[in-house]
Formats: sequence, structure tokens, C-alpha cells
Amino acid sequence: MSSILRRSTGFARVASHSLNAASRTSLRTPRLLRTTAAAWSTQTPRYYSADKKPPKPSDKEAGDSADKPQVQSTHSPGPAEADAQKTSSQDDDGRFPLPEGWVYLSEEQIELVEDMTKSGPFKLPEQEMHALRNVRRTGVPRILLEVIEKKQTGTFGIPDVGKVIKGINTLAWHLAKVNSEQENNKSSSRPSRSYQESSSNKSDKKPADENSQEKEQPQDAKQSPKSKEKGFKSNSPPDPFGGNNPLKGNDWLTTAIATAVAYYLYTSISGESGREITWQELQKNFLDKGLVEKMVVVGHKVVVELNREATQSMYPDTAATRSGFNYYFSIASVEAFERRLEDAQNELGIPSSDRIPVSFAAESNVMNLLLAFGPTVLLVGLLVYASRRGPGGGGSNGIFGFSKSKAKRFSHETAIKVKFSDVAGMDEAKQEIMEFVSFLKKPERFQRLGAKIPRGAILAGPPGTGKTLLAKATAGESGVPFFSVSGSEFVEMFVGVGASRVRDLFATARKNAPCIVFIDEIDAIGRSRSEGQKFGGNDEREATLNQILTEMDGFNTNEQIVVLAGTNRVDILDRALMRPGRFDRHINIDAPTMAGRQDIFKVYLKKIVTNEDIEYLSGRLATLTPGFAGADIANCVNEAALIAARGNAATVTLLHFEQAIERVVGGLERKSLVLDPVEKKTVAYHEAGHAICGWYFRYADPLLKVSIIPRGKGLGYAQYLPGDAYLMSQNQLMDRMAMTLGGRISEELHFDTVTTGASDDFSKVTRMATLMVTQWGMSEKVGPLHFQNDENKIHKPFSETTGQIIDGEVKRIVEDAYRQCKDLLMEKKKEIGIIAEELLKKEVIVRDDMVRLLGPRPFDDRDDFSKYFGEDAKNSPTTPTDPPLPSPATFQQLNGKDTRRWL
Ligand SMILES: Nc1ncnc2c1ncn2[C@@H]1O[C@H](COP(=O)(O)OP(=O)(O)OP(=O)(O)O)[C@@H](O)[C@H]1O
Repeated sequence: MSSILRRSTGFARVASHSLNAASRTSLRTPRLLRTTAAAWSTQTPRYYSADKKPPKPSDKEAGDSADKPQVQSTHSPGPAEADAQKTSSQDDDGRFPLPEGWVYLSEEQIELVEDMTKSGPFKLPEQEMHALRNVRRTGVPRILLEVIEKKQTGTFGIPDVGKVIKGINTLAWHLAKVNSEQENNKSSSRPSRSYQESSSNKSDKKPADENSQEKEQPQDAKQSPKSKEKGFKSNSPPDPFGGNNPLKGNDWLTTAIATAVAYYLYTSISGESGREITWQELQKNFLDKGLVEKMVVVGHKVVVELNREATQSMYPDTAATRSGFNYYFSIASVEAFERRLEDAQNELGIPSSDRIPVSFAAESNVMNLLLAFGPTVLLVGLLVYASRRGPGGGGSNGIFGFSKSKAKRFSHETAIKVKFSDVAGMDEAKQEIMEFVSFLKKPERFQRLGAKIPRGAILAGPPGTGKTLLAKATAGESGVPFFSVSGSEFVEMFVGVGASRVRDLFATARKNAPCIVFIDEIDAIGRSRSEGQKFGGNDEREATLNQILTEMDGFNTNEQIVVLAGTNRVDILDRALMRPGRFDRHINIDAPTMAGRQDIFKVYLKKIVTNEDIEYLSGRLATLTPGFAGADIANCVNEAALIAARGNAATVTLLHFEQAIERVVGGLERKSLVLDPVEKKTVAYHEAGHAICGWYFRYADPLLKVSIIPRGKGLGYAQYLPGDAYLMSQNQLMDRMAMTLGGRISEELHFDTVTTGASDDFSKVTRMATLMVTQWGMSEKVGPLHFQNDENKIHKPFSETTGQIIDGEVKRIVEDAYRQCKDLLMEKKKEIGIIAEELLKKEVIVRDDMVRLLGPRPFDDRDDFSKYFGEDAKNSPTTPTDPPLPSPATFQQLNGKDTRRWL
């Protein structure tokens, strides 16, 4: 009886073997295959324990044997035995009744099955081959017959491998059932020997009473404890998987598993992969023996097709006899291969009519498919990847999220903590913008009287003057969400993206109303359309601008959305953007005044550790920093704190602040730059020339310091404090120009030759003179005309004749300044020498040195200057009692920046 079950083991092992074979041949899905194989091979032995003598729980051996695979019987029942073993349900030929959907196989088909199981992936161990004979009597599921027929007709394919597995599964299941029936019969017909019983002498020699005892045992007792546990009845088919059949009742699972392994099985059955051999092996084993029928060159491989019948007779056990299996070898070039083959055939004396045919085939279909569709698949893959790159997959960073606005959202609770008190200076701008705050906070106050609140405001001004800060403060004060986006973030290379981002931004704003939208650097998209057309226009930018115009028009008056925009170039913005109903308010935020700077200094001085008198300090620093924007001031204060920290100072002092300002304006001190004595003397006399001009010209700005320590790009500098002048007279301009030329004229007066050091001075003088002639109406010949300079220098805004007059006038003004300066310096040649020698000695001289050497300046100084730097000023690093100090930067002779806004 147990032998039938063992036959099912045989089938199970076919599957397991096949699966294992597949797992060996494929590196791709070993886990799936191993798992599946395990389901077949580890569960089946447990089932066999059910038909053994029931193991007693105390009987360790019996228990062990239940977990081990059974020793297979090699006994094949003879016809007489078969008769003896025949049960009542068997027909005359000993065949069992067929379940529905089952069929008996013909002898020829059984032979085919035997052939299949002799070699190849379904090969069975020799001792299990006898199990197949029982298939004659049990029949097989029809599905297996179909597969066998396909095998007969040569139409066996990938899907059929799955059918083989399913068929085997069903067969194993059925065999288990038959076995169970036989077990019942056996228990009723003892002591007659069952053909299924093991042929071991041990079982044959069992005493009759022992057998009878067994017979008398109740049926239930014959079941293993495990079978009992699972509630198996002896008349119901035992579960060959111990109740764990992974395929039972799971046809879809069967199909899935079968399909998954089918491909791998197919490749091993069909021998698609073949095996690589060397040329020598080919020659020795096949070529010399005349077994090669044909060779097919596929790329750099040659597939050897053997005469299968001849090969089988010579090498019966080789895989080469399997249909579809082919050996192959690699070649470097087709020519070399053909030559080698020809030589080999010549050596063998094969006549030309019998030569091995060589054909050429394209690479495998898979390769062709890969080549054909690979790039497309790769591209699609990349697109999908790019689309998921953004946070949350497909976010605004993803490629398909490019139409989403990139506006950052700040809310009252999160980032926007800025209040109007944090924005120093710009009182008028704050006043203007506060109206928006009241509108957002108490809209009814305005609506009650039928007033329409302005839709938006443009904050225009130089960089770093606090436009963004003011917008944030507006949001902070009104406690509404704040969406901040830069104009450049709307611009993409794809046409239409900008417009859709604008749509998205405004849609988000509407959802979050009341709120503030701030578009920084709006000139990136809001540039005048007529300007753009000069250079061919930019459709994308215009489409974006149009969308902004449309969206701002689309607000209804009750929608509490305020749009603020920041720009440094209000002059180039499109007029449609600036008209009432869109950006109604134009708020100019200029560089802060003296008072504004002082306020800003106070805001930032509060945040650092200093023992200085904040009122005095902020005033002095504000005087030292004309033209500084809020951002520059914030940077200076921070720089001072860094300098103090570098020197391990306990607090930040005035000295640190002045060093910081000098560094910001003049650049880093270049200690490594050592001038030779002649150069140093030239620099000293050059700077002394500037200093003397500043001291003796009435309208010159007050002199603060002269230095010949290289700093930034310059070799020396004279520092003046121009103050916040908003208007300049012609006299002031002439004095300033003359003072600027003082360096060169001093060189002329004291040396045989002049140097290149005055180049920057000439540039400034020329620019000033040109402005005087072309824009400030300070030339009688040109008259009160204004010629706007064309930034692109494409065409001059005046005629050729006017151009010549302008050139003549500019030259005349510079020459006047030159003469004025030369007259003074010739007169003060001795004083220049005194200052220059002092400079060579001390490298830096300050205002008090000048007073000591030249006497008091013959003209009164400005009030603010006197307050912080005059006689009554507190001791400061710029007084002579202090060690020489690289002091604050110049605003004129220093090559660094000229902070006068009109220059
Ligand atoms: N009035 C001010 N009060 C206090 N801090 C200021 C003021 N103006 C500027 N700042 C400082 O300068 C920094 C830069 O200012 P902000 O970004 O507002 O300048 P902006 O005018 O928008 O510049 P840009 O035109 O380059 O965008 C601010 O973060 C702040 O620290």
C-alpha cells in the first residue's frame, strides 16, 4: 500500500527535481523556486507517516521515521501478485475506476512518459521508475494526457509546463486516495500480502498474530496521531500535504505558481540556454565523429546543431540528445571561425558537397526587443522616476509638478514673527502699508463706506533696503498667511509653465484668503512688453505677465487678498501692471537717511553684547555709513561681532565696529602686499595731494583719514564723509572733481614721471563731467538738455554735432577742475611734502594729525561731522591718541564704492 504513495513521492520528486533544476539554472528567482520546492518535498514525508504503523508518542524511533523520507521499495508486483492484491473496485486488468476527468494512457503514451523520465528535467531515480507502471492502472488526469499528446506532436510550449505541474499535483492527490482505499482493503483481507508492502524480509517475517492484531485494531488507531489531530477519517483521502497543501482549493495559486516556474522549467526543458563548449571539445567529441549537422552563427556565438539520433547512440546520457538543447561556443570574428572550420574539415577530408552548412541568424528576439524598445522603456522609466522625485511623489519638485507654484507659505504660527517694530526707518512706507493691515484685519471699516481697498503695492528701491522685510512685517502684523515667491521662479524653459504657476499661486491664495502674496523681483516677469520686443520678445514671460494681469483683475473687491511686489527696477515694469486696480500703490523704499540708519543700527545693536552708549554709537556709525542699506548695516554689525569674537573680546567695542565698516567698504587689508620704497613714496604723495585738496577746498567733503596701507584693490586711500547730500551745487562738483585729480597733479609736481595710479580718478571725473553736461544742464554750450544714456550703447541719444559739443564741454570742465587743483597744489607744495612724509612714517594719519601739521581747516565742518568727529567728540579710534588703525573706508579716493547715490 505504501508503494502507491511512494509513487506519488516519485511524482512529487519530479516536480521538486524540476523545480530544483530550475532553481539551479536560473539565478533570478531562487527564493520562489526554493519555497515552492520546499512545499512539495518537505510536506510529503509527513503524509507518508499516516500509512505507516501508527507511531506511539513514546516511540521515538517511530516518530523519527515519520519525519524521514521512506525507503523506497524496489519490488515490482508480478501478475500473480497483482491478482492477489486486486481489490473489489479494480477491473479485470487490475485498473482502478477512473475519477471524472481522468483517462488511461496508451502503451505508447506510457512509453513516452517513461522516455521523458529517463533523462532530462523530469528524470526519475532508477528505483522509482517502477512507480510509473501503476499509472497504467490508476490513469492520469486529462490535463497530463493533453501535455503528453502535445509532446508527441512537438507542440509542447511554456504554458504546458504549468499544466504538467498541475497534473502531477492532481495525480499525487488521487494516488493518495487510492492508497487510502487500499489500506482499508488491506486491513480487511490480511494476512494476504499486499503488493504495495515493502519487500523487506523484516515485514515478511512478521508473525501472523502480529498481523492479526493489526487487523483487529480499530481503523482510527491506524492513523498517525497527526492524522488524528487533523481529523482524517480512514475512508476519506488523506491529505498528502498533511493538511498543508498549498495548492488545495487555490486554483489561482496553482496557476500563479505554475506560471511563475513555467518559464524557468521551459528554459531547462527546451534547453534554450544550452551549454558552452570550447572549440577543442567540439572538434574532439562531435566534429571528428561526424555528429555536427549544422552551425548557426548568432552574433559572436555559434550554435552547434547535432544529429540527435547519432549523438544519442554515441552518448546516450548527454543532454545534447534532448530536443532543443544545443551546445555553443564563442568566436572572435566570423572570418576566423570560418577559416578554422574549413581547416578542420580539410583535415578530416570531408568533400565539399558534405561540408557542414553554416547559417547566420539574428540575435535572439529578446535582444531585438530590448534594442527596439529599450530606449523607449528607459525614457519612460526616467520620466516616471522624475515625476516621483518630488516629495510625496509627484510634488511640485517632480517633473509633472512643474505647473505648481513654488511659493513658500509662512503662517502666523510658524515663520512670520516679524513686526513693524523690527523694520527701522522708512516710516512713510510703513504708514502706507499699514492700511493693508487694517484692511485685512477689519475689512468692514472700509467696505462700510464703499471704499475699495488697493489690490496691491509695489515696493521699489535699491537692493537690501528692506522691501521683503516690510512685506513680511505686514503679514506678521495682520496675522494672515503669507505666500512668498520670486519672479524668477515663474520662469521655466517650457512655454505656459509660468502662466500655470501664476494660476496655481492665485488659486492657493483664494483658498487661504485673507492672505498676502509677495512676489519678489517682479521685474523678472513684469518687464515692459514693448521693451522686450526690441530684442525679439519672450513669449513665455509675456504669457506669465498677462496671467498676472488677468488674475489681479479677477479679484472681486471683497476678496481679502493683498498682492505685494518687490523690485529694484521699477522703471522697466510694464505700465499695465502699475495701473490702478492692479498694483495701485507705489511705495518707494530708498537707502535710509542718517536718522534711518541710526534706527537700523539700534535694532541690530540690541542683539549683540556691547557696553558702548547705544545712542552715541549708533549716531557715529550712521555718520560713517552714508549710502548704506539696511542689509549693509545688519552685515556690518554682525561683522563687528565676528571681529570681536575672533579677538576673544568680552564685548563688541567702537573699534570693532569701525574695523567692520572699513572692511565692508574698502575690502580686506592686504598685509601680504609689500610695495617697494619708490612705489610707496608715490602712493604717499598721491594720497597727500588728495588730502591737501580736501583740506583747502571750501566745498570738499570733510576729511577723516588718509592711509597708504593697501586694502581691497587700492594701494592707498583718503577717506571723506560726504554726508547725506541730496543736492549738489556746481561749486561742490567742481571742488570734488579738482580734489579727485589731486593725486595725479601731486605726482606731476613731485616726480619726473607720472604713474597709472590715477586711472580710477579719471574715470570718476569724466563721469561727473559728462553728467554735468548731458543731464544736469551745467554747460552753457549744450544748454538745459537731458540726454538719457542708452545702457546698451547701441545708439547715442543726440546728433553727431551735439556729440562733438558734449565731448568738448566735458573736456573743458575736466580741464577747469585740473587747473583749479594744480593752482592749489602748486601753492601748497610744501604742505603736500609734510603730509606725505608723515604718511610714510605712520602709514595712516587722521584728522587730528592734519590739524596738528597744517593748523585748523579754514572752513566750518557740517554739524553731524563736528558732533561725532570734531573737537568735542568722544575719544575714538580715529583720534591720534589711538594706535594707527586701518580705519573706515573712503567714499571717494578709495577705489571701493562711492556711496553717493547720484554718482
Ligand atoms: N529697515 C530695515 N530695518 C531692519 N532691517 C533691515 C531693514 N532693511 C533691511 N534690513 C535687513 O536687511 C535684510 C535684507 O532686507 P530685504 O530682503 O528686505 O531687502 P530687499 O529690499 O527685499 O532686497 P532685494 O531688493 O535685494 O530683494 C533684512 O533681512 C534685514 O535684516
